[in-house]
Amino acid sequence: MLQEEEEEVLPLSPEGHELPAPESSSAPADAKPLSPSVLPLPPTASRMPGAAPEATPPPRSQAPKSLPSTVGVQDWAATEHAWLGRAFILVNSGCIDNINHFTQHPIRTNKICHALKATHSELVELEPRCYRLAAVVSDYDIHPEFKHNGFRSILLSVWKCLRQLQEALARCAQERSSYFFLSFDAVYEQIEDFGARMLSKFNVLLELTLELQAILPAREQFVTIEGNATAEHIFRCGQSVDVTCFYGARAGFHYESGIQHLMKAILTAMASFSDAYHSTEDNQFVKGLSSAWSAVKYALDPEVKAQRLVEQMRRRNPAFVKSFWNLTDSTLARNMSKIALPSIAVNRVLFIIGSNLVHDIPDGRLIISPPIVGRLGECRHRHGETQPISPDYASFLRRAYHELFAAMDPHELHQVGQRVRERLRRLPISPAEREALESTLYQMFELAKRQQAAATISGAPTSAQTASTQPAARQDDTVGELVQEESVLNHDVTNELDRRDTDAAASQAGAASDATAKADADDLPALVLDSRDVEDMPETSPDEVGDVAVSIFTKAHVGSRVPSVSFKPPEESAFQGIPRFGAIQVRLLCAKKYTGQATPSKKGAAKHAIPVVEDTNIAPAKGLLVHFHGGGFLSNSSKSHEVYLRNWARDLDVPILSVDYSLAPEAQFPRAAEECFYAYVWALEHASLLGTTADRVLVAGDSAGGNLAVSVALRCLVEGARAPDAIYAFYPVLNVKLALSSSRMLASFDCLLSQGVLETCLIGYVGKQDKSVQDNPFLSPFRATDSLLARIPVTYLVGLAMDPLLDDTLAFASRLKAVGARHCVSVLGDIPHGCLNFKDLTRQTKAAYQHCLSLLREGLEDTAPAEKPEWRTYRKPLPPQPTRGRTADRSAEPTMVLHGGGGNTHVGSNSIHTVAPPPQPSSGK
Ligand SMILES: CCCCCCCC/C=C\CCCCCCCC(=O)O[C@H]1CC[C@@]2(C)C(=CC[C@H]3[C@@H]4CC[C@H]([C@H](C)CCCC(C)C)[C@@]4(C)CC[C@@H]32)C1
Repeated sequence: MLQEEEEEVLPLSPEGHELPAPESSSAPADAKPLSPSVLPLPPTASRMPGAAPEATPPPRSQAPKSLPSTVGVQDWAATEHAWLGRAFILVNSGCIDNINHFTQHPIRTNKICHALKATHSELVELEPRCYRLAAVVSDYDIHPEFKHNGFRSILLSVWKCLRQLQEALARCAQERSSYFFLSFDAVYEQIEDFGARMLSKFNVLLELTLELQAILPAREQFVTIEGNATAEHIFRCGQSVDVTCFYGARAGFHYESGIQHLMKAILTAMASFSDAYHSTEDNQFVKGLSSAWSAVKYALDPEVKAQRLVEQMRRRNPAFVKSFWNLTDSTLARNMSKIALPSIAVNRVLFIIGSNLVHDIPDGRLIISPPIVGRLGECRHRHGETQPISPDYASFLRRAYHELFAAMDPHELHQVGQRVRERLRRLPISPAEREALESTLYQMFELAKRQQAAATISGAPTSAQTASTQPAARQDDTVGELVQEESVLNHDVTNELDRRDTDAAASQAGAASDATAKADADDLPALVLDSRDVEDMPETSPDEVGDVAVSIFTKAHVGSRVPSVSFKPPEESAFQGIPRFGAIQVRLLCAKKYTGQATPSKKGAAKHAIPVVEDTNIAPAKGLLVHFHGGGFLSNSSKSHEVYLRNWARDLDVPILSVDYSLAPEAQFPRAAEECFYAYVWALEHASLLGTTADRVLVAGDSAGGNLAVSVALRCLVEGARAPDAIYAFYPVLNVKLALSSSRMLASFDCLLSQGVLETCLIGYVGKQDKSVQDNPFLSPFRATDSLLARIPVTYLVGLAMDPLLDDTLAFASRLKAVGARHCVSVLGDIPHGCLNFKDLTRQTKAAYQHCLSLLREGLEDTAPAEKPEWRTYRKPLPPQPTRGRTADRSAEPTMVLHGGGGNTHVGSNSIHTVAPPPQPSSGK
């Protein structure tokens, strides 16, 4: 039984280790592999031509000394990659066969012959390079039975290219003798693209990859670029290689066919968006029209599109990347998603107003302060000058905040206000800081007052009142306030909170608080410096920086601001305001209305009134899922990720709280990480408002969100907060550093995460911060210390074989293994980064969704395998699919899941065993 299953667990090798029959029904009957011995050599093709195919930056090294200039089938047979060797033989013979034919039967144009010869010379160069790599790939597996690493993925990509080349060669062989060689142009283009052009780039990339392999110690994934001459060289070459051939008609060649169309569509959209973005046209309508026209133009001419894209990616412009990716948040996309996505009972944006959280832990209480908005150390005054912020500033602000919100009643608030003001007078700070603080305090004071008044009316306890029932917490207990927000599309949420403040004050505080308010305002004249209404304040306009800086309770989520497809470049970012506290935007998604959940106020109440707690018949859920969306830290939102969140809410039947953390580059690290942590603790403390008992709490995120999920868990360990019961990181980035890895080499032809885009995200999120920040475990969990990682809760990692970030997953899994932390890592094939966002589009992405879902279930129900030590490998069955008479595409089949054991046991390779997958409750599989 074990043996049988072991056989099932194949590494990510392509279909049957052979090039499959060409997909086209016109496949030649004689497209059988030819034996190398019967291959005639073309007259022009030497086995090792010296000429480089194109002027590309990296110098081509000589053939490896240890290798013969040709690689025979028997050489390949000794490696695990015999299938790649066979592909080379097949393509090589197809190439030679066609060359021979066209040499003997010249046709009116010899361009196809040129293409074939060029292809052949690329092939003979590429084969030994691949062979060299194939001989060492297994050194980089994180486990002998878990055959995944970036080097393997590169070889697989070569194979995918060869497969499509072979298809063209076979078609050519079949049709070349026909009088009407109708598909001549198509065949020629296919040979030219996959052969002459792509193989030549693969030659360059393989050469760079081999250089990388030479400096990468076995079993390691990363090499830091800085300070390593070879790595720097590889990196620079990677930047300058002309990769246009990967972004044109053949974009996404390494994915399954359904995904290829999608990638091409996204790239067309990106190219035309780029045109519109950089156009000087003012009229939005004309801009829209010209963009639609360029989309048509690019769809018809993929070559021009590719050039445009490569040029755009090289610019490394975070604002552009952000604007384009944020199209998913556009009104159009939102409306479309509203129609297409399943409906759920609760889908609501909430704001958590930052205040000190009191978090009960077994050893006592923990006070978690809200993240500070804006960068410490720098203050841009509204009159323009920039000056440093004194360290006293933040501590004063925190303390004042804490005191004001702990006040029990208007009288006490009044007294606290005076005390704070007195302290401020004595504080040795600059006039600009003083001015900002005074204004900030004024707003805090106003808010605290409204909170008290609103609580008096609604009967809900204020933070201070809550505290009064718990004397021990009296000092610090201020409950983060929850503000319900609209569900109206295209509602600008930026000023939601401010409006809510005004509305709530007007409608709820009413006359009862008016007198107090007046008295307080009179008593605190020094705090009233800038009481201008903040409602219509643009968030990132440079001119308004001063104003933005002093408005403490505007929404913290400053990133995603492209409410409609306006094609307008965002204003230059100027979010360098004076540190302040900000409200954190979150979205609550539930399939049901659980009892005790905070729901919108009753009909007729002010729109932004404080939500009420409702009784329904549905008992609170036991679990809670706190989610962080991806988007390269620059873009996207909980809304754009509803594509799968709504399904999760239904399929998992737990409330999901998705955090709309602040986005880069306006808010750089550590803002997002801090906000996520704060929102997580807030959710624990207010679980009942979310409709859950929070018996089991999971954190999950995809991509950049996966990074934040792990970061939150690590911060829990460091701060002593209750750690989540399980962590889920789907294709995460875990080493946010300018570092090379084998899978990052895939960025050269990745449609979504090209090298330029990865660098852009890095620049956007980390910016010019001190280098030491790169080793911060909250930024790069991969860099956390052993002792910290050893305490991490069970971690589920899902990587993608063709993803440039695959090594982030593998390297982290390998560290978890080394410290004996329980984890589960799986690698899915053939689908692009961000696959959860494309979950309904293809069979493979659906399967990926199902796989992630089953892992989440395992965590929620606590059915993770308990045996220790255990490395569990099994393959998840894919859902049945119709093959429509064609060879089933099995290339994505090998999905392996590896579970790592817990405790301090070091897991050795001899403890490997295979077991059947655990029974999955109604997962639909
Ligand atoms: C040799 C290379 C060396 C490189 C060294 C650099 C190393 C740098 C290391 C770390 C830096 C940080 C890396 C950050 C990683 C980011 C991970 C990360 O978060 O990735 C996400 C990025 C956004 C995105 C791609 C995604 C998922 C879904 C995608 C969206 C689906 C549809 C969306 C279209 C725009 C819709 C168009 C609709 C319109 C109406 C036509 C689309 C494509 C937007 C983008 C997202 C995954």
